[in-house]
Amino acid sequence: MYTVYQIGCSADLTDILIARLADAGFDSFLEEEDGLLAYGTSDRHPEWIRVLDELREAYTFDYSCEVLEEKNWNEVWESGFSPIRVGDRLLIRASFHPHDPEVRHELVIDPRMAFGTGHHATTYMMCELLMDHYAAGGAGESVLDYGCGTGVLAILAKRLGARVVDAVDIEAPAVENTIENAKTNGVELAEIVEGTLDDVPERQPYDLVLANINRNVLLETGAALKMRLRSGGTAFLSGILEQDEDLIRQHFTDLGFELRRREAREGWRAFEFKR
Ligand SMILES: C[S@@+](CC[C@H](N)C(=O)[O-])C[C@H]1O[C@@H](n2cnc3c(N)ncnc32)[C@H](O)[C@@H]1O
Repeated sequence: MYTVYQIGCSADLTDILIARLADAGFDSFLEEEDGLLAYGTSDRHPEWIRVLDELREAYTFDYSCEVLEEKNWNEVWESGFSPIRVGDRLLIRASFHPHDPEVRHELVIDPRMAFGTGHHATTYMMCELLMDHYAAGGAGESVLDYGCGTGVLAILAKRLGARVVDAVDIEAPAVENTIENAKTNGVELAEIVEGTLDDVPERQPYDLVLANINRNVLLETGAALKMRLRSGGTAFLSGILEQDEDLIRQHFTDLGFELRRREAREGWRAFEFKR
């Protein structure tokens, strides 16, 4: 069972609230004209209320909630999910959308309860960075998708030429969904791990780490992420709000990373760092 929290807020608040509520563990979001819907499992309802009430001390919004049968979930996302083009090279669509023969890369992602369809600015920028990286002949034999959600980035990396791709997510529904989406797209991921970075089996350091997570996880695990990346390897980071940009940039620079590229979209940021 899920509880859906209908949040009425101004458009400039939605990204901030999504970031803060995602940090707190809410499962998914749908943006609406006059605010957003936030979904959290009903067994944590008192916690969600506490989080929302704390946020209301800092931001102006109102909310109401209703319990949603888990079986209704698919109807919710199917009604809100249209195919998305990332530049002119990539189309991300669900299995119930028609195939587009015109586009160079097509991914089929049925997101269920996981994050990552390309609609969100962070996923969009990560896809662009990935495509540019491989198009420019960047090293990307071995890849880790850290915070894989639907697995969209792991699947895209594999499609673009990566040989070994591992994926990890702390949420069980994301891991299940990554397995499902990899199968749908006919790609084989090496390890799909439920847990944190510490749970990813040690192997040769990766050429490329993709981390579209959030500010706190990036700050807490930046040093560990560095250990998983080979010297000269590339890290793409996102899940970073515009107001956290300097903090993240400074943190990774202090860890010895070199900033190579910065992307901005709809109040969100993505970075390419070289180790
Ligand atoms: C913003 S979504 C990104 C999903 C997908 N990679 C994309 O680019 O659209 C972040 C994902 O990170 C996961 N996550 C959050 N904290 C994590 C942690 N400490 N370790 C692993 N995964 C984590 C969340 O469950 C969520 O699926």
